[in-house]
Amino acid sequence: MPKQNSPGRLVTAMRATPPLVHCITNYVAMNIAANVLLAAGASPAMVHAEEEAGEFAAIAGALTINIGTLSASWVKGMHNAARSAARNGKPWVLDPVAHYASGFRRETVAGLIDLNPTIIRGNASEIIALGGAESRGQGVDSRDTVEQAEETARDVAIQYGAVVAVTGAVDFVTDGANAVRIAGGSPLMPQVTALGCALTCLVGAFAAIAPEEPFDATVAALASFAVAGEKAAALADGPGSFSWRFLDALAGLDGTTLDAAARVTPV
Ligand SMILES: Nc1ncnc2c1ncn2[C@@H]1O[C@H](COP(=O)(O)OP(=O)(O)OP(=O)(O)O)[C@@H](O)[C@H]1O
Ligand SMILES: Cc1ncsc1CCO
Ligand SMILES: [Mg+2]
Repeated sequence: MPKQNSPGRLVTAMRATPPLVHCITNYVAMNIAANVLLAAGASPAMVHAEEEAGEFAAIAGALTINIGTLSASWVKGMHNAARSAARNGKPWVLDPVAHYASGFRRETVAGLIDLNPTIIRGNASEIIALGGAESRGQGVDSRDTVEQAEETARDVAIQYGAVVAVTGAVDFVTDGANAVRIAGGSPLMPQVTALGCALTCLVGAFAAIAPEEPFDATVAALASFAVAGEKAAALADGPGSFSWRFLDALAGLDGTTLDAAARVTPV
């Protein structure tokens, strides 16, 4: 029997009942994110138009919003979708890509945070900047360590009543009261564009499986990436072969394997 809070039980549940995940993500990420969800056993749908995003969020198991490639019309779609998710009791995940890089991004993230994301997932520079401090992020790439972002992550979790996940060499997840670190993955992961964006969509898939357990859902997604990333890196020659090996490793992951291989440590 898996432990009550084992990440593997959520992997098993996802493969038994594939959730529909509404992803508003960027042009760079759409393909890899959809393939990541299919590999994990979920049904992705990339739907951003303001005319339909609200309606679609109501029928999905969870919503994810990523501000990577923004426009005014997309922001309206994001607001319609987040409001609809809240109205319909669906969890939603925010990925504040490079929100420190322009006024448009800063305003957009401020507006979305007011709509109460269930989970916020970002790299270290993005989470440090969410706390109001100066980050060293360069465009969409982090230039800070996860360790430097941990205290801010706790503050942000408490301030916004959300689970906060900071990703990097060793990931950190907190809801303000509890926290874990997740080891694994590979330095090849930030060499493949939009893997973080794809992870945000996978967090949404697990949140659809366990809407009452956003902390455990987030840990299950990050642990899946850590274990699949480590496995793919063992045979990869570089970012190109890592990318397809990673999809294969994710597709081959089952609950038992994840529970045996995941390195999740309470902090
Ligand atoms: N140095 C590293 N070693 C191991 N795993 C890593 C490393 N850097 C990132 N990862 C893993 O890569 C995945 C994506 O996290 P990352 O922090 O790179 O996201 P991101 O910066 O938002 O990416 P992107 O914006 O390109 O989508 C996570 O699973 C994370 O654990
Ligand atoms: C490269 C890039 N530019 C905008 S979004 C994105 C994907 C990684 O965040
Ligand atoms: Mg990112």
